[in-house]
Amino acid sequence: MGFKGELLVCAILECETMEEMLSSMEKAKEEGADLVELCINSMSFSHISEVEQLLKQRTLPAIVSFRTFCRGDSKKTCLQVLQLALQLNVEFVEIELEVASNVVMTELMNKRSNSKLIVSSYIQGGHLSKEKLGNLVTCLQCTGADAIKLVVDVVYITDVAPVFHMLTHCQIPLIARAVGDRGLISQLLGPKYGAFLVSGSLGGNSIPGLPPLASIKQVYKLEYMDVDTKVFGVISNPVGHSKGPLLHNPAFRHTRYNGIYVPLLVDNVKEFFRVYSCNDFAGFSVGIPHKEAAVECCDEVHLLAKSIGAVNTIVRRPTDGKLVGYNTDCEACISAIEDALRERRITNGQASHASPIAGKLFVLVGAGGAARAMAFGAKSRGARIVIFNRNFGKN
Ligand SMILES: O=C1C[C@@](O)(C(=O)O)C[C@@H](O)[C@@H]1O
Repeated sequence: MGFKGELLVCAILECETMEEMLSSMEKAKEEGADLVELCINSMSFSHISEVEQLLKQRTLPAIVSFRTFCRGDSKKTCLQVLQLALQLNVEFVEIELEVASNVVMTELMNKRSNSKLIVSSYIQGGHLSKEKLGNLVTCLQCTGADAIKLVVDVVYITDVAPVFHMLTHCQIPLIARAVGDRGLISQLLGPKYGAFLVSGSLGGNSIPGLPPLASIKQVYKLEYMDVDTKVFGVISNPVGHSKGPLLHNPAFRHTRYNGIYVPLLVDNVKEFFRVYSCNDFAGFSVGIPHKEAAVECCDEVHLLAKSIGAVNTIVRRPTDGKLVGYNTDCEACISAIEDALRERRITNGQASHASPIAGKLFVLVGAGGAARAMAFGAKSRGARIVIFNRNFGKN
């Protein structure tokens, strides 16, 4: 198992017992993982022989990792585990940068046979500049590792951009992961920037920032992604509820369009568009609570959206990169209500071409961007409108 060719999908396994590790490995296999990361630091074992048994019984290629900060007994046990993994020729052995400089480990690294060595660094604390990350990557590369790994704790989705930059520019294979919900795109878009491996979580075992294995394989089909893949997504907060990825990704494939549609957990829309400004970020749906703020981010706004004061769709015009905002909520919602009323023959006694909403009392619960679109549409059809909202100010 190497670094070239097909994208590798890795299931991260953090289990307490050997039995759980082995059964999770089987599940990972069923869900389509190519390999597993066995986080040995998550296990409680009384003797190293238990780890030996696990490694010998593995049914998928593995990365053996042991994070020292997680455990008090750490450094000594860590060295024991990693030495063992190297002796047993486990496919990949991951060593933290601080441990890699340990004399014993350096000797072992030099004597390694079939295992590939990954030297890793875990970085806490949000925004990291390209320069800082670049220096760290240089340190990691200097260890003589076969591959390096960066796990970065991000605060905002915009903090993932330097990670993409590293993926593009790193000279040896790089595994990169941004931790937390706002880091999810590091895995979903990683292959566009050259990632050879993406990580996922097992079904029913969600880890923030990791896509479920099943969605990597069935929804996003990351194995088809390349440098030309256009990025689309739903900008929202929260975003996990959106059905957008389930709808758009199959449609892209059906029409043989090289695109991906991802959830974008955004805190500040303006900042998002400032950072992800290249033409490859081609189009966006806009959800709660950003529909009104997003108007200000557009270079041009369609007349209807301007009148409503909210956009739910933004297209980046390929010819000049300008952002053009639209509102499809208004017509979509109003015409769906009209269709339903007509189907049930609920009319207002007027001519059949008149809207069945005309003259009716239209009750809106909420006064956000989507509600604005519906109020506008209902009013334009001649309805009377009542708005219920938590505060009066927005009505
Ligand atoms: O309101 C919605 C739903 C949505 O935000 C979503 O969550 O997928 C996408 C928007 O375009 C649409 O207007």
